[in-house]
Amino acid sequence: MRPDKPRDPIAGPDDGPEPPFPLRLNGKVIKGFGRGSSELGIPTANIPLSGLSIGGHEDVESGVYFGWAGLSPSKATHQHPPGTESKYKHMAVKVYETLNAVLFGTIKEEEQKNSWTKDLGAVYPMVMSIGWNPFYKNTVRSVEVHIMHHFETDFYGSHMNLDILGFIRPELDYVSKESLIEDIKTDIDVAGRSLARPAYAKFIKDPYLLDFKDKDEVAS
Ligand SMILES: Cc1cc2nc3c(=O)[nH]c(=O)nc-3n(C[C@H](O)[C@H](O)[C@H](O)COP(=O)(O)O)c2cc1C
Ligand SMILES: Nc1ncnc2c1ncn2[C@@H]1O[C@H](COP(=O)(O)OP(=O)(O)O)[C@@H](O)[C@H]1O
Ligand SMILES: [Mg+2]
Repeated sequence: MRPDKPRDPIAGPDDGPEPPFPLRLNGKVIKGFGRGSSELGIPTANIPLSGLSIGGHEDVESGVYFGWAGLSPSKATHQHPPGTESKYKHMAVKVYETLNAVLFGTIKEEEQKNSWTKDLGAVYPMVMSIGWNPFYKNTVRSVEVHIMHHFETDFYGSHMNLDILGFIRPELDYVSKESLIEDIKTDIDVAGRSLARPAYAKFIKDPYLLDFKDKDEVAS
């Protein structure tokens, strides 16, 4: 159960990710148990557990992590660029203000929009869970990514590349669904603040995130 004390507002050292981070992981978005959107109101894009073994990360600790997600062009390019029309707008605006300063300098808004979406896919802030979902007592371990952006459609079959930059907390059981939801919302806030720091924001430019070559699962 959740310890009865306030949560840390930010995760990881300010001067950047410490080993084993950044941790790279990728895979095709597959179906889960269908609970994320319908029961929790927080969709999670699930990828196969084999994503962990491909990266040699089978032993990665279960828990909640934050970082950046690159989504293959199939559906991602049809969406608004990050920071617009998002229900996380307050958080996204904060993240992207910092990113503008760090990455784009004086670049104009229109140029920036193109640089996000082009034919390349797009990169988004994310918070994710790796583990057994103790609240639901799953018998399989899952890897699930909540992208901090509002999408009009789902994107099953897209390929997702992840740069995991830090650990937020262990997975917990909860007394109610509401308390699980509340903690995930706090995770989203913690992830936004954590990623807005320059030493974490700069990973948005990691070419790995938009490298979908040889990913035969990429949806057309
Ligand atoms: C940021 C984040 C934190 C989570 N933390 C927990 C947790 O502490 N305990 C738990 O049982 N499930 C946790 N979950 C997993 C949810 O229970 C899971 O996303 C939900 O069951 C949806 O599963 P589905 O994709 O199979 O539909 C977390 C999910 C996210 C995105
Ligand atoms: N912001 C988002 N983050 C993650 N997935 C999203 C988001 N918006 C829409 N989706 C879609 O919703 C699906 C996840 O919903 P969810 O209810 O968790 O179902 P499942 O159990 O099949 O994973 C993802 O696979 C993706 O296609
Ligand atoms: Mg899911």
